[in-house]
Amino acid sequence: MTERQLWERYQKHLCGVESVGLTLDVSRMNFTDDFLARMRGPLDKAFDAMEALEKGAIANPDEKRRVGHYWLRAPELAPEPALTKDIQDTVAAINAFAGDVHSGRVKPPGAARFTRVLLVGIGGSALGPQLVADALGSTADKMQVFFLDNTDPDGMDRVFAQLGDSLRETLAVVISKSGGTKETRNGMLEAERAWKRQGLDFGAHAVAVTGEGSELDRVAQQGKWLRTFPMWDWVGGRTSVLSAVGLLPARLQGLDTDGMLAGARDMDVATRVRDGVRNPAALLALMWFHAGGGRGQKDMVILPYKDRLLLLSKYLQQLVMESLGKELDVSGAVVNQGIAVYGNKGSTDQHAYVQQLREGVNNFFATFVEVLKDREGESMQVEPDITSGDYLLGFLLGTRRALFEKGRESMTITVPDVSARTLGALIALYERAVGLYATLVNINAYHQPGVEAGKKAAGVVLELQRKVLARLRAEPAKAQTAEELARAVGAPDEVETVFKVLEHLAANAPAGVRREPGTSRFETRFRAS
Ligand SMILES: O=P(O)(O)OC[C@H]1O[C@](O)(CO)[C@@H](O)[C@@H]1O
Repeated sequence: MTERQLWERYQKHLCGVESVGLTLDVSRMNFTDDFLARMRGPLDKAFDAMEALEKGAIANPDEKRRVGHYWLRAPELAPEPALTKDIQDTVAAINAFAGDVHSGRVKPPGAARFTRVLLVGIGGSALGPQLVADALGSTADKMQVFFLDNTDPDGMDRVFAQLGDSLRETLAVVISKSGGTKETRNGMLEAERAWKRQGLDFGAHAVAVTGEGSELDRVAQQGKWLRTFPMWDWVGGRTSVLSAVGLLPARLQGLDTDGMLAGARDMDVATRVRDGVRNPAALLALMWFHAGGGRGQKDMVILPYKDRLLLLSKYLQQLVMESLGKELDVSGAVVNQGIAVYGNKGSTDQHAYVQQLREGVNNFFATFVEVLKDREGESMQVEPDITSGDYLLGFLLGTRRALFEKGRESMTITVPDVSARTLGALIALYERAVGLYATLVNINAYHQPGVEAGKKAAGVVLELQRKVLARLRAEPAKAQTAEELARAVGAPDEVETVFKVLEHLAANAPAGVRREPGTSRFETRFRAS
């Protein structure tokens, strides 16, 4: 295609959402008009399913749950007045609580006010808040937010080191919808110990965001925590950033949570339009279907040319892959669906993997995110009439062209800035696109059975560890190999896991396990020390 022909294609297919100033350019995706025509029927079905979902249908059949994240920014759409009230009351409670924290009306026992937040959560209970905090944060924020989002002791120590002796003015926000996620439970216990070590009462410095009656809810009640905020079963973890999960930490940080809700609300209006080319979420879903043949045959590379959107790909990895990466479709057929997501930011990534994108295996489609506003205030000229921001755009367009010349497809989302409204709109755009695409490929986007398998397997490993430790302590003078110990605990076939557990225990002195070299690595003997 000539540049002139591409300009025509660009104009023909550019999809815009005036209310948030967003456009979606799919001109570098090599779909045909015939494809759009062929998809009209399946897309209508997706629109029907989405309308039923928003009206309160059981759209998550495997867990027999409604799917209500759209109601979070349009409470009047909730199917019952009580839900509308719950949503509105929770937003009001969040805003009031954050105001009380900022004013010092809610304060820690040992300081004039809370100045920091330590968020403890994982997956959707951390990724959304992390994206929001990073994208919208600035030195002007009312509170600094830190995250424990993994059960990595060293990772926690790094955060505690950053917090230092400011725990007395730090508010812990523990987030877990289920209230039982072990990584979050571990982070909470480690945080509690850190506060106790400084002679501080953890409960007087803690709030919870969790499901009513959950284990975490019980812990918060028993520990007389400051507050709990609700998570409802009709909001999935990966679509919870506009519930208390994301709104509470963002409001405490001092961010424009109303703007996020408004941007999402406006995008939702645009993505209800039953038109595959004028509805940006429908167009995205169609492009994903086209690129990967409805089978996820091409990876989704997320390339925002904006530092503030660095975490967008991490956020979308969960939203897209935990929603679409499913073994079975809704009929029970094995489909092994999904779309892999990766990327960081441009132009940085041009110096990392864009080489492969241009010349290597053509197993992807790129999504550029272009932000028109370069910065607050003036830019210097790095060359006559050229600024750093001009270079950023130049590299985006240059990379887009370099890929297209080699038959590599891309889309470009253009937004005016990285504001709360824009971020809310982007989040809503992808939530809707995932939901529409899921119907196109006939899967339930709203459960995550595969994660349970990993959690169960982890439980087996820890149970083995308990048995092995008991055995070693029962015979402290005896040094035994992994084989011997696996047999002794009645799990001879689990010898590899026993070996891995022993290696880890021996590497961490406090566990009280010592290794004695054997004739080979696998003949190493272990004993209680
Ligand atoms: O908020 P919870 O219940 O601790 O779950 C954390 C995350 O774990 C998952 O349940 C599984 O990965 C996610 O869907 C969720 O966001």
